Amino acid sequence: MSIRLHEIGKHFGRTQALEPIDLDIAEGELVGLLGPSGSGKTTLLRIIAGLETADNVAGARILFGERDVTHLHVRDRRIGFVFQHYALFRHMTVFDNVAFGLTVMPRKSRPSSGEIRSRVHRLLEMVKLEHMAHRYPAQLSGGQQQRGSLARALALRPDELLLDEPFGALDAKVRQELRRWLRHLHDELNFTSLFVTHDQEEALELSDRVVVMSNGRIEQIDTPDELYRHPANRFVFEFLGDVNHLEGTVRNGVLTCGDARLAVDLKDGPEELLLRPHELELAPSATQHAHLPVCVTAISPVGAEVRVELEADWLGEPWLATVSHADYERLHLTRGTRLYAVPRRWHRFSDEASQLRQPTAA
Ligand SMILES: Nc1ncnc2c1ncn2[C@@H]1O[C@H](COP(=O)(O)OP(=O)(O)OP(=O)(O)O)[C@@H](O)[C@H]1O
Repeated sequence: MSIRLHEIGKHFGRTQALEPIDLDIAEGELVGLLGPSGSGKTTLLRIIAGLETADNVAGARILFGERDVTHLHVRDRRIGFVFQHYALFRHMTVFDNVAFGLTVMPRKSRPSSGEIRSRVHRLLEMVKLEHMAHRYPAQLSGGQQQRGSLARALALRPDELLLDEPFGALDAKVRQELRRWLRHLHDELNFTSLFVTHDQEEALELSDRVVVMSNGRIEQIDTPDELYRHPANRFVFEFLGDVNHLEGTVRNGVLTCGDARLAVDLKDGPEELLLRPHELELAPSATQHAHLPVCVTAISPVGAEVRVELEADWLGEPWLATVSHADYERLHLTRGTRLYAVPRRWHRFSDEASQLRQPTAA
């Protein structure tokens, strides 16, 4: 079922938590709500769930498919949700937790106890907890508890699944596993899912589309690829990954900052350029267009790439470069190595318009 929001806003007293927003989520889509703390993600999710009411303005509408649910109680919206505050009931076994929603259904729509049992077993199989059906939540790991919460949410066969920081409290490796598992489950069962996260990597890896929010506003809605390649503004660019800043003054096509120089095809005046860590090369000497002397202050060789922290007198904050293991060895990088940063490209945001530039020769 699709989810459509029209003019949904929210005030808490005088605080505007959400500016009126429109949002269309297609049937079967997996959409991530991404933004810093306080940007309004949870408020939006709670309004869709029916746990919070939107500002009562004439045009405010929430539609699930063709069904107008704007004024429906949470119970009647028929959605599944996994919220941190709705963890598994501690005094019930995993089986009873998953069965709970079915056992409290009104008698005329409630499945028979045999049907409930087989449905719960199927769900537990799906979330790989079939051998733990008789355990209590306290006897499960955090990841197993989250899978149990998901099974409970899915028991009522919702068309929409809402998840608020579903993997928030788990360690990095378990998060990774659960992410992949949720993606597969979503594709297999084909419900429409909306999840809240403040973790960029999680949003980009898991979502068909990501809604980037800040200050109660939607900054951009796009596929992960489009967001990364074509950020709508500086906020989105900075929020989606590590960024190095180069501030200086341009004169005659050269940006100068202390003893650093970079050839740029920009007008004279003050400028700030933004550079991603993987867009920086490290070289033993300066080039014709870039003279950016730096000193290595920290190295982290864990993972597919080597993260190198760089400092210089002309830098207000350290830079981060990511280089291949081959380059790391070729350049004999250690703390204290002095060398040059050579940007492959840089970005610049002016008048809220996105610009991507390749460096120019001087
Ligand atoms: N019940 C409430 N009463 C008053 N203000 C609230 C209430 N709930 C949220 N807010 C405010 O609304 C704004 C948005 O909060 P919300 O919880 O939606 O943000 P969030 O993006 O989910 O943040 P986080 O990632 O920290 O959970 C914040 O400024 C918050 O302080």
